[in-house]
Amino acid sequence: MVRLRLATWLHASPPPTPTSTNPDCIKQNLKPTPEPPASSLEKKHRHQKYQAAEADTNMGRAMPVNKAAPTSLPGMPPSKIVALAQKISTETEKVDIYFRGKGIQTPSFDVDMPGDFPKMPDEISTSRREIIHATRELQDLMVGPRESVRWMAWDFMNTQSLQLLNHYGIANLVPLDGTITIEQLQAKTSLDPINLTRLLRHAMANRLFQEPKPGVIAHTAASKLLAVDGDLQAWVGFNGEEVYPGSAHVVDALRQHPEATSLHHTGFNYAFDTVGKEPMFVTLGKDPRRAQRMAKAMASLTGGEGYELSYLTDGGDGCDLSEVDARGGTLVDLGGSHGFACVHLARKYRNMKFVVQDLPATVASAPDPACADDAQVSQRVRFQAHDFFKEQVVKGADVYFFRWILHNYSRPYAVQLLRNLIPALKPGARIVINDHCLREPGVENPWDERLMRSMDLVMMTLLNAQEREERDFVQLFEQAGDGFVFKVSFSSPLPLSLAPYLF
Ligand SMILES: C[S@@+](CC[C@H](N)C(=O)[O-])C[C@H]1O[C@@H](n2cnc3c(N)ncnc32)[C@H](O)[C@@H]1O
Repeated sequence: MVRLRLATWLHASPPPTPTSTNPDCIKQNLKPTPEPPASSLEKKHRHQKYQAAEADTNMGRAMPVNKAAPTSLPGMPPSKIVALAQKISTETEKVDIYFRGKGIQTPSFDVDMPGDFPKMPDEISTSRREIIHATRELQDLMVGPRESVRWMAWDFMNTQSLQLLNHYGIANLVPLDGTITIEQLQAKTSLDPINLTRLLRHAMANRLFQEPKPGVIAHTAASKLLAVDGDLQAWVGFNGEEVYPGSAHVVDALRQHPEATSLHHTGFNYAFDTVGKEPMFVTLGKDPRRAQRMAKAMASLTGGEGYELSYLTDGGDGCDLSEVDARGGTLVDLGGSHGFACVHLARKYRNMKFVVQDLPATVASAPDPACADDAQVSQRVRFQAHDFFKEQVVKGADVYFFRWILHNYSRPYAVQLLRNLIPALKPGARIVINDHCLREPGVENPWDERLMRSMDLVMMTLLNAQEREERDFVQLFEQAGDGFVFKVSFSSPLPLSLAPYLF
């Protein structure tokens, strides 16, 4: 049997002591220094100390800082990596002081910790983001270019262990406030013990589940969420079982259809054998279990930070509908699902009327009344089955609203959606688009940038669709017809905001 050994500087075994015969030393071009003889007990102790320090970092506890260590050479500004480390330290202290002042527990993945950060004042949220960005950058710099690329190619393994554990419902089989042995756990699933163990141990590297004693499994705060949050389960299921297979087939789709505009020739179509037959929405719509999972996954996404409906009403002057409200005008929400956006708007605008249009099956399952706790709102929100690829049937409305719709379609389809409105438009009618809006590369903070660029690729995988920049939106309208006037675009000052566009 051959034992393979990975480069030790990337994982939690003791760092190599450079000696002239040590292969790690040769690989890393370290200058060998004579190694003092160490007893096996000393070596074991050194290893344990290293692991303890690693564990301290992992569990979010403070590690002792060597105060005496110089952070820059005299007369020279600190290097990039030291500047990042200093920023992390400064901003972390601000968050820590805030937490202590409020009596909030220091962040950790302990099973009893809440799944989300508490709502914090803007300046503390800013500190949190700074820490996230700086730690990521420092990590990247420390890992280095070659190793970054090497292991980026394995990112999908995180999806794999997550998807499989979620598929087999393992989180629900682990007690929420106790432990279970792997044998007991295995008896509850059809996974064999070896596969169950290797999946769990991979997931543990991502802080999902923990093994307090060998062979004994318990939850972390993250794995517990997979047991108690149905929408998060659906999010993992949808991404693991619909997007992930589709993603593996994008190369087939692009090789056969490099123009990448058709809803029937996507990675998803290749993965699920529906090439040239039907778009993803139709495939999922035929299977209530998959359709419901996608709906719940979307609820999980849009329930997250930055996607709050409040941005629609409190996000700036651009989406102020007071004037429409004053004359009791009408808003049509195309692809409005179960009407939650209209209900939110109707709570603020008490005179407007709302028409929520969607496919018949969605309309049939919409809540009735639309708003359980406000009859005045329910009276003004009505549902209507309407295919937005057909001519608009509500003529002369004041506002036509697309929320999370245009990004589902490549340019030919998106232009068609706008053209279908033209016969219904009265002078002065507004079209409001609420979608991601990509900015120039590097303008967005790194967290948002990665999310939005990933969302862009998800849209490509499933629907040959895309996220757009402001000029892309403008071009859609230019192609759809004359007479559209671009009025204003705005985004919320907070991250992850959706940017409504008003035409
Ligand atoms: C991504 S969801 C957006 C839902 C909602 N606007 C929101 O803000 O969450 C897309 C919606 O478009 C609907 N849809 C898909 N094809 C449609 C069509 N041809 N006509 C009308 N609605 C459609 C779907 O049923 C779904 O509710």
